[in-house]
Amino acid sequence: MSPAPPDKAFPVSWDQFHRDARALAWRLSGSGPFSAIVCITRGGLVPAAIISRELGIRLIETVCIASYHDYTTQGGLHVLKDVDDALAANGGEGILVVDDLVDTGKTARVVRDRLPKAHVATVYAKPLGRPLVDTFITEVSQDTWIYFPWDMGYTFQPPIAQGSAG
Ligand SMILES: O=P(O)(O)OC[C@H]1O[C@H](OP(=O)(O)OP(=O)(O)O)[C@H](O)[C@@H]1O
Ligand SMILES: Nc1nc2[nH]cnc2c(=O)[nH]1
Ligand SMILES: [Mg+2]
Repeated sequence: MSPAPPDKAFPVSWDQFHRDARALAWRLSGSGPFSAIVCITRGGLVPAAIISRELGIRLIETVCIASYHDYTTQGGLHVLKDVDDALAANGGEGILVVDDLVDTGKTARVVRDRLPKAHVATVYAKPLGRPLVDTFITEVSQDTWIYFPWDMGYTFQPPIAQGSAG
């Protein structure tokens, strides 16, 4: 049986995610310039598209990492596809690494080891992973699970008075 998911839920709508990713782009516009984005799939694909548009960065590379299975359970980290060697030259200087969030920091650590001079940015951060990112927008507590719009659908909500969970 999977362990219980974190206590608190932080659901994010498409509108809110777009606003937060754009705010991240604003903040990043004071750093750089960046020659390319390396996005950590899959979660980094959406913020990378928004940041790419805002900052005019058209060279996008992926590093494909999977670690969470059954949603809230982290297993071993699998690098399914590494960064192109040419982009990793010079330790990734001038490269912007983008992901949706940092939680324990294990995913970001793998990419930092590969690109030690890159600038790492996430939209959301939890305390354990925060030291691994250079720029983020919103911090949530470690016992919060962030629900992204691409993982959700519209469902009926029972009234609070009938005991719906927050
Ligand atoms: O800081 P950590 O504890 O390592 O967790 C953060 C990572 O977990 C999620 O990815 P996941 O492995 O679930 O894959 P996905 O992006 O394909 O959904 C998220 O998108 C981050 O990449
Ligand atoms: N969607 C989602 N994926 C994660 N991976 C690690 N932490 C989280 C989280 O809070 N939400
Ligand atoms: Mg991910």
